[in-house]
Amino acid sequence: MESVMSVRAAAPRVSFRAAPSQTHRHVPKFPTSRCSIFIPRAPLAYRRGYIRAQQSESKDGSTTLSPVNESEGNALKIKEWEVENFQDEVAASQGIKIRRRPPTGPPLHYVGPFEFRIENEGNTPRNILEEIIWNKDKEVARMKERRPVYMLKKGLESAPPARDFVGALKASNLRTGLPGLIAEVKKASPSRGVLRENFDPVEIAQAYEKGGAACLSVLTDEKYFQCPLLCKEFIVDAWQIYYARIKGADAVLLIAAVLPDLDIRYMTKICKMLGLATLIEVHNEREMDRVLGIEGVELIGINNRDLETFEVDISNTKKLLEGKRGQMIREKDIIVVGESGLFTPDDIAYVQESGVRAVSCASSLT
Ligand SMILES: O=P(O)(O)OC[C@@H](O)[C@@H](O)c1c[nH]c2ccccc12
Repeated sequence: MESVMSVRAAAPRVSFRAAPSQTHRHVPKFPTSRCSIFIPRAPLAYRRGYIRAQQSESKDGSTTLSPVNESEGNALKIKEWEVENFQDEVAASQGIKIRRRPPTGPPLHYVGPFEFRIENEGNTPRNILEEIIWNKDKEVARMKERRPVYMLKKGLESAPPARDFVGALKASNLRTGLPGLIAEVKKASPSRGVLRENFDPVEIAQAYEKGGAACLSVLTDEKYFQCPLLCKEFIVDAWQIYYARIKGADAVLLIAAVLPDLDIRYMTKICKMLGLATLIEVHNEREMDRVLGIEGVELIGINNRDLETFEVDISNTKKLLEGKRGQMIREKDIIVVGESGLFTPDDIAYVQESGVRAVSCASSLT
């Protein structure tokens, strides 16, 4: 693997396979005054992987690389930086405040407009969600280097077949007249710390199942159970979707506060191809409207917890299901999942009256 990455000529091919989310996409031309050149994401993925491969190799000192000459390296870094600026602008135009990675500031030899050269502030995450996403970006980059997507694809055949996540929720809702329960196996949370000492995920999952959960959700992977399984992760890259599938997930979570529309569209397509359901999570009107504008959405989660501030307010579910939005959801037969902060039967009744047909609970079950 390392040696493959180090062969310069092979780099484009390697990273094309490693980063499908950033290759086969159509990126619309976006009007921007700050970025004069338009560079699609595919070359970025290639450059990222390529530059990273070189750096890690040289640290090991184990392999000799054909070095990129300095000016070529600088040009790549400058383009990469420009594309990152551009991507942040696209996201910001959709109301997304979360930046995918820390702003790096212009590279040393950058000779562009002055405002770019002084713009290197904000290198600390602005909130907990941003911090999580920045860490996730690094973690996924490391994992992708070890196991690029083409390797994961080989594992797809031996993965247990995907179960019908949406179907299980609908069936449970019909059978009981109550929202279908997605019971979440969660050891700890950033807001509440460790929820359960002596954490045995398998035992907990089996207890949830016996207790009548329609589906399970896990904040880790590698678990196989009877109920359809939601992989609750901070997904920033399609690589994670393949990984979740080969580990036995039947559904994945996509967070609208993190992912621009194009990513959601693209990742939803990959999920369909792999037989995975997508639970698309929103927490305000703007995100809900974006998601309602995306074709083929079956499952929307309304998070009552603002992931940027941790504030929980279950009236959020009601607010987002009122009026036209609720009507559209009913017309499209979208299943809405009420997420977070649901503790009492009254809480469940309240969100059910607001229109949810499923709920996701962790804290109240532990
Ligand atoms: O522990 P609670 O309040 O019952 O919440 C469960 C679940 O909704 C929450 O864990 C969650 C909702 N959206 C997320 C996104 C990522 C991680 C976790 C979550």
